[in-house]
Amino acid sequence: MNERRSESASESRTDRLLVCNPASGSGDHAPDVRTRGTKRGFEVRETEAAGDARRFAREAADGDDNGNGDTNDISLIAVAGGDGTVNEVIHGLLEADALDQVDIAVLPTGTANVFARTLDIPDLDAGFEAIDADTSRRVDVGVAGGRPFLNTCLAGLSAEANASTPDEWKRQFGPLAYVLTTLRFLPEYEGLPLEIRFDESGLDGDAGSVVGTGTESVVGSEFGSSTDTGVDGNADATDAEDGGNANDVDNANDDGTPSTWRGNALLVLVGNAFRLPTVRRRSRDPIADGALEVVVLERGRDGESLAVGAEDAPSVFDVDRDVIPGPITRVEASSVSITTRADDRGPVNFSLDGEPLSATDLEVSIRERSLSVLVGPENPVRDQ
Ligand SMILES: Nc1ncnc2c1ncn2[C@@H]1O[C@H](COP(=O)(O)OP(=O)(O)OP(=O)(O)O)[C@@H](O)[C@H]1O
Repeated sequence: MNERRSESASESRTDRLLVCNPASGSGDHAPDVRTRGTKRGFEVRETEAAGDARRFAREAADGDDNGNGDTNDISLIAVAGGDGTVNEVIHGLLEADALDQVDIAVLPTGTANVFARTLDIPDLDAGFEAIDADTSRRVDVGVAGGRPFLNTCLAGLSAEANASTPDEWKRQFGPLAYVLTTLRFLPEYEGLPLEIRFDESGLDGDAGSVVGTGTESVVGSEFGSSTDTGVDGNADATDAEDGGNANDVDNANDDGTPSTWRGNALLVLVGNAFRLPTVRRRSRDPIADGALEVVVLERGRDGESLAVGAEDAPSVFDVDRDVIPGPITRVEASSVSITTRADDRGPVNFSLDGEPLSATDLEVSIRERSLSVLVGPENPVRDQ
């Protein structure tokens, strides 16, 4: 155990801050978090509204009590909250240009707690155990429009659903609340006319492979064919001008991977630490591989284009044909540009780890292994 971090509670500590969102998750954790945090020498600050966690982290990282901008005052920030609160804290650190100067500990008291699970920290006890064990590792930070994300940058159905999931539902149903909202939105969701450009440079050899186009299609095989995805290396942008009911993927790279996708997206998921499971390939270490995984789920097409290969397909989603998700495009990239193709150029709603962001053009990149986080022990107590 790190001696510096096992000092007694009675000692005054200025290098440990615990940011607690008392409203996250079930909303009943704050007293317990405060007691256990104080015992470990943390200064505990509770948020009162959105934006507070970001400000607390920025102020702590600025550490400017002595007026010289020195960021060494704080060495550890623990975050008691869900993915949104963790995101805010990272945002504050990014603003203070102190991403690589502070360790982050996650105390999962939110609803989904996706990032905590990725770190093998399933609950509050495990979070405090990780603090006591003091084992850290470096992870990638995604940056979208100058803002950070650890799990995902989403656009489309899930972004809309995330923003609209009532707190009451989160308290009542937990992570299922997001699924319920998504299902509620699905029937009337019309999709987003987008152009998405991928840059695969800088990735190692087996990255950048594509699933969901041509013969490699996952969903296409379920639907019998994916030959209508427009992947022919000569894709014509005008195909997608018909109301967004067709997509194109331009093959611009030597290895045949697309550099541009155009179409009407049901969902765009840019995954950093979070990756969809795959049967073909598993990322080396998604949390620190310097890569983003982009998954584009095309909105089901109506009329003749959906009919291609779909007639005999099993009804896996058991919903109206008009909203059956179409083919999936799946690419690993080092950076991504997402641009609206809507006539009015109105901004697109994105969701960064559940936090909303509106943008017409969004540049997404990754800062490899730029953040140090405390991780769960190899043999968590909960398993014994
Ligand atoms: N005191 C507060 N009262 C109400 N809302 C708050 C408060 N402090 C922070 N918030 C906001 O609460 C929102 C939700 O927080 P958070 O994402 O951490 O929890 P969650 O939604 O329950 O969990 P998850 O994102 O893991 O599903 C954030 O957008 C945050 O800005």
